[in-house]
Amino acid sequence: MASVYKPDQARVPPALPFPIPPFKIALCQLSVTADKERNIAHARKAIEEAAAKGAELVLLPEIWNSPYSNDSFPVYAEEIDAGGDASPSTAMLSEVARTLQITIVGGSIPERCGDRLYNTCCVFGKDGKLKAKHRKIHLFDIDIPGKITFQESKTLTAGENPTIVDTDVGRIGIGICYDIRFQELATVYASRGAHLLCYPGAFNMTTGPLHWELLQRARAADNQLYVATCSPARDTGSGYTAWGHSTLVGPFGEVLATTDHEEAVVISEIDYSQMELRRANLPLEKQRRGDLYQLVDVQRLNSQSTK
Ligand SMILES: O=C(O)CCC(=O)C(=O)O
Repeated sequence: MASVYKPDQARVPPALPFPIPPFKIALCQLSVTADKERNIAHARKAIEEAAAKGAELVLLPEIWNSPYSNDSFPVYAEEIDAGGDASPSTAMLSEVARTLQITIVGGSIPERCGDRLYNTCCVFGKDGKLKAKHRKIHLFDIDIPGKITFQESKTLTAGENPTIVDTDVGRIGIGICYDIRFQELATVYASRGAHLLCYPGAFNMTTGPLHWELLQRARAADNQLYVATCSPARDTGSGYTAWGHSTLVGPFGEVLATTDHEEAVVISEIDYSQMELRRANLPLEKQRRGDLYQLVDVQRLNSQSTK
């Protein structure tokens, strides 16, 4: 008989899976050019700089190996699953994670799989192994006349799975840019025990000033966890002008570190005991009215009903 899904049980705040001492995170806000080889070498240098400054977790921007455009995605796309020469960008990330013994949330790159393209984030552990792959779930299709129009769905296919991964630096939920607008995804990650949400992103000059920080702080305050974002640096000469402002937000909704739009390696500390403190100060989980509204984690529901 199919088991009964009980969303409220899923929302009991989970214990940390293992004690994780405070550690440093680096947000590498990279300049991105049309030269893929240069972009890969440049990202490697920034990761090395971050590790030299003590970072144990490095986050890269959305689409850091290619210009952000529908014309470029098919040209720069790599077959991540084939590895090696088929994916020089992820081969570099794997090698540098292993050599420097750090966890890397590798921003995103255009991925080719069969005849489809995805906007994909790869997470590498300290051993250099690929721990998770997130394909952007919500494609960036917007039209604000006279301001910004973009249709990722012209070239890209949406991913089908939320991605949450246990690493040496905590349980991390992954979203890519537009994914941050969908609070249910963040709440599902929180219900599964995430400590940190990482969103590589490239907001723009219209939505960036109003929404970028607002959305990060909302996701962090609602779910009482850490949120980290990483953008490309701004290049006003390129077809897509990124907002920049890579940021780390704490579990009280507070901005812990940020930058403006230039290239930067932002270093800050994450201390998960702050999450426990904030959850004790404001016990939202215990106060939630499951009798009036409930979160449904569809993936978990489906996996329970096939047991
Ligand atoms: O949501 C936005 O305003 C920007 C999203 C975006 O740039 C993206 O998903 O690539």
